[in-house]
Amino acid sequence: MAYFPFMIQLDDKQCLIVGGGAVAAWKAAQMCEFGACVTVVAPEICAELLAIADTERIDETAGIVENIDGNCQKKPERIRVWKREVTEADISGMDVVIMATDDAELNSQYAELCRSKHILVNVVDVKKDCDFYFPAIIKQGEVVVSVSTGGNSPMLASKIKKDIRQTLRTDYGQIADELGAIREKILAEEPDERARKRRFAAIVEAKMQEQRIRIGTRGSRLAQIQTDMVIEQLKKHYPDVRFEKVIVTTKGDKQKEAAISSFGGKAVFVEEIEEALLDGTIDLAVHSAKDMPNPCKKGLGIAGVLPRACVQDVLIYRADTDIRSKNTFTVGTGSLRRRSQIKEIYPQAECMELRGNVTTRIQKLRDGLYDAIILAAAGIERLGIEKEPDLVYEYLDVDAMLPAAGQGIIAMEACEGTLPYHMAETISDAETEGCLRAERAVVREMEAGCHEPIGVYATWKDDKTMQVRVMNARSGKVKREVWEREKEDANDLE
Ligand SMILES: C[C@@]1(CC(=O)O)c2cc3[nH]c(cc4nc(cc5[nH]c(cc(n2)[C@H]1CCC(=O)O)[C@@](C)(CC(=O)O)[C@@H]5CCC(=O)O)C(CC(=O)O)=C4CCC(=O)O)c(CCC(=O)O)c3CC(=O)O
Ligand SMILES: NC(=O)C1=CN([C@@H]2O[C@H](COP(=O)(O)OP(=O)(O)OC[C@H]3O[C@@H](n4cnc5c(N)ncnc54)[C@H](O)[C@@H]3O)[C@@H](O)[C@H]2O)C=CC1
Repeated sequence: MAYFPFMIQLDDKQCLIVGGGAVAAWKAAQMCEFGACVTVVAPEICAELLAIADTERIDETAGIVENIDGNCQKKPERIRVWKREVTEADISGMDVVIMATDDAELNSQYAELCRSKHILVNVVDVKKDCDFYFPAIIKQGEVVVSVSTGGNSPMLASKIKKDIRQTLRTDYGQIADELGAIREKILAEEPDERARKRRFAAIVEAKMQEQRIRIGTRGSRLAQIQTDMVIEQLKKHYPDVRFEKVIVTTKGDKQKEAAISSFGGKAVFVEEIEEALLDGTIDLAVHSAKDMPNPCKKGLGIAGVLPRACVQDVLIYRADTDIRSKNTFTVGTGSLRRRSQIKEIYPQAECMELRGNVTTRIQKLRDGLYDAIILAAAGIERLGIEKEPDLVYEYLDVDAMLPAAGQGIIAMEACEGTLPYHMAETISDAETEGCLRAERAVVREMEAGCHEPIGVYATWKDDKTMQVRVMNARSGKVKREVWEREKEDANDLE
């Protein structure tokens, strides 16, 4: 018999997940997304689960971790991880239990116990012990599509979901929100049911016809904040247009551990987004300008930029480590540009590979994997983590630590000549655009690839001339120059 898809409110439910492997992590992520209060119990907690409870630290001695995750876009997600074996007491007070351990006997024993207490239970690897199955889900705000095959083929469920997603508009969540508010009004105003129905039909149709611009971005918190900044500016100029955020997962986001240079340079963060622009699944893309390939893919261009933020790099270390008293100290950074320059500022620095988004990097520093790390000031300031009390922030002088071309600049990319391109042009900051043009032109002239020890920083000397500082450490030695360029020299933003 097919399973009935009840849509259940989870955000007031207590959910226990027993097991800490990849399956548990996936189930936890799914339930957190729907606001559930999740408790995980397992002696071994895998990295994916730790990443979900991003801001959280395992306290080995007490065996308990609490996390109020501030890393969520809407409301705070709550997840609590207990690093130990499950006990029967854990299920008391639970509304839903998921058994995801590799111990079949334990799974079915707890399933039985839950059933005797009328707690809904799912055993991830025994269909007959499940009161409910997890469906494959597409979620857009409060619009949810779910697919089940009655447990016959989870992989088919996943495939059907992907097929549906391909043809689905991405703004139904937003439309539903807007219609929800209008519906309340009409229900209160219009006593006649048939008239109400007609009005609803007309409004749904009108909403579906409205102009919308889909803005593609990476899923990291910083990428989303930057996209929100762009949307805020666009809305000021185009109040009647609907701007939607579309998250694009890039190869760089998926391969979290390997050194960036080992799998294709920084283009890995942008490739899929550029493809989405070209195949029309998004209309505009928001990037950190310094991550962008130079030049852009054919047919695409940087249509505009937001005003530049702080361009400096920051050396960050724990307040309890006195890096200067050490003979050597380790610095986490993947960038050859930073490596060559920090060695000049601090000869005792020893650089080590460091990957991950900003929050992960800071966590690695706090966990003691490095004595210090280097991050861009613009990123930590946009995330609002530039004043953590347990950390010291040493802003490095730009002449000693020359930034990467485009550092501190948020760029909007689109297909040339399209409406979204012109919209981005309209809100672009001319001064910043001039700097980015000059910096990108210089990088092209130097024929610099994406993973090279090169820094480029342009400033306006007067309204015609630009001064471009260049740091080049290709030879193994840091060489610095200052170039002067006329504004007219600069090509269009490529
Ligand atoms: C019964 C159910 C119970 C439950 O977990 O609730 C269950 C059970 C099992 N899954 C197994 C394996 C796989 N599961 C997936 C993927 C998903 N599994 C999901 C749900 C469900 N899985 C429930 C039924 C759903 C339905 O009604 O069809 C999805 C839809 C939702 C989610 O997990 O959130 C999610 C897709 C999410 C998405 O894409 O969005 C893949 C594919 C992959 O990993 O790419 C594989 C490998 C390929 C394969 O086997 O098909 C095994 C064998 C384990 C082994 O071999 O040891 C069992 C145990 C058994 O069948 O007995
Ligand atoms: N439903 C689904 O979609 C799928 C289900 N599976 C099945 O799910 C099960 C779990 O898979 P993985 O996450 O890869 O498992 P895993 O083998 O990586 O992890 C098992 C986890 O169970 C924990 N555990 C063991 N004994 C425990 C106890 N007494 N109390 C609390 N926790 C305990 C371990 O600490 C570990 O975290 C496997 O049996 C697998 O066959 C596998 C693929 C998909």
